[in-house]
Amino acid sequence: MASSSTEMLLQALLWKFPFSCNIRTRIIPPTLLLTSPSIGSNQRSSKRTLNNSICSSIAPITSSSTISTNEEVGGFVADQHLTLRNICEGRVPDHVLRRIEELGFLMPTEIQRQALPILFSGQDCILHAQTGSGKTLAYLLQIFSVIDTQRSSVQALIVVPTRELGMQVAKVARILAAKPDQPVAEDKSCTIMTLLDGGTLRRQKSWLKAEPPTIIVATIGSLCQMLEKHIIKLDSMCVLVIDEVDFMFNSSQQVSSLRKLLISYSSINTRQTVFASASIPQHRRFLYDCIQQKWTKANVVHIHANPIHPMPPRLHHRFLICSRKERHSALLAMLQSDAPQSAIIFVNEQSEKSKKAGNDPATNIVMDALKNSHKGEHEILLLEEKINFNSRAASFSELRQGGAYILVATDIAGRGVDLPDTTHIYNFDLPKDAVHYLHRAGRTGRKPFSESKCVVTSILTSEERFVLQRYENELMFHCHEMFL
Ligand SMILES: Nc1ncnc2c1ncn2[C@@H]1O[C@H](COP(=O)(O)OP(=O)(O)OP(=O)(O)O)[C@@H](O)[C@H]1O
Repeated sequence: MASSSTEMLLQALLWKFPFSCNIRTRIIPPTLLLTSPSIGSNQRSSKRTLNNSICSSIAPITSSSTISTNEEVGGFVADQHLTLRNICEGRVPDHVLRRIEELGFLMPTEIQRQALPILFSGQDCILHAQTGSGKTLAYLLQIFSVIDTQRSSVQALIVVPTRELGMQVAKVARILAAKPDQPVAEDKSCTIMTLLDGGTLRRQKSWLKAEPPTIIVATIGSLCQMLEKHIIKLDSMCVLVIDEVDFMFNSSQQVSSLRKLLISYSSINTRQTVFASASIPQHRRFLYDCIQQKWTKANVVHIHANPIHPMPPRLHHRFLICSRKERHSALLAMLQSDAPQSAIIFVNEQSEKSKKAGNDPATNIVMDALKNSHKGEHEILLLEEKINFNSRAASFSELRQGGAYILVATDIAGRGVDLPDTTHIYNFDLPKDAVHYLHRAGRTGRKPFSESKCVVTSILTSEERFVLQRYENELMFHCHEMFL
């Protein structure tokens, strides 16, 4: 058992920290055994010690029921030494397991280790874990464990906030679904369709009418267009995933459609609902809402991996103080001395006031400065909301070609985008809150088992220092001052 003083210390930290303030959490044993439900339970409880993995569930009104992963769910629980194959065998088709092994994914990440047994049990889940911790693979493996490719119907739906994230998730799903050595006629393969904002959707309409895909990856706007016109039917949907769930609920444009999808277009009784994000502020409240609003079943499980480290610990955070006029030269000097493999420079969206004043957007100014004065070999690309979808897609696919890049981006690139070669993040403008800091910083450090250091640098004026300090307190990290 965890000593009560250690447990109290952890609870105190969790209480202080708004992203993980569930005081009804349970400590999970470091070693969970793969075993039948009837054996090993005493052994497990005797091994319960302090661990940074917390899983909680909340029941309506009383919040009295708590489930932790040491309780066997779906017939087994996961051991820390188990491979992904050990956890998934018999549930996920073998060709999918072979694909993940070919990609080099042998061991599960912490969230996968904790979540997969619960997902396989069919329970609704909230996957709450660090950026870059492999939440996508966790929910995709669950989808592959339940879909029946012989049936011609939409069986899984993944809703994402941006086109870029949708393209990325669909790409991973297609990689996993591919059956390279399978004769085409022998087995119907899994079909994956994207319904993303910015597409014409004409091609998808005819496809949907001819033969529904097995999995749809969609942004909520495009999806609802199809649902309202009755072009898609969700009667056979057995898994619904909402990725970046806090973002979706915070977006005034997306929230009402999202609520409709959760309540009117499908039912909690016929689907498994999975929410995912690295940030679920006030997650107790969110759990309560999930049950009260009937977005999930009452036994929804909140799986919170590494709650006391909301960001990957190998990120090195620093800040540079300079005047606003000096920011461009400071950025260029840093790029010169850091010589990043690849980098993302985050710039805030132009304010209405600045637009009215006729100023150039900061993204353009930074792009010009880089194009004129940066001496490295990097491809310099721009990703922001207001450029057209084709240019956005072009930037995004170029990033994935493999060469070194510097991406100048607004927060549109802050959510979910997975560019594992990014070694440096620069906040040219300070993010507007701690959640934005967390997601921007989380665009680096995305190789779960790598030890290499990644750097997040914020450029600020001396007056802004206290704002960054607030983020440090909220997210519990330390930022070092740097000098040029
Ligand atoms: N078991 C694994 N072993 C090694 N790498 C993995 C494993 N699972 C996932 N990855 C890789 O980790 C990276 C991050 O995964 P993913 O994009 O799912 O993170 P995430 O948790 O969704 O992050 P975010 O919260 O930022 O969206 C990806 O490049 C993915 O291929």
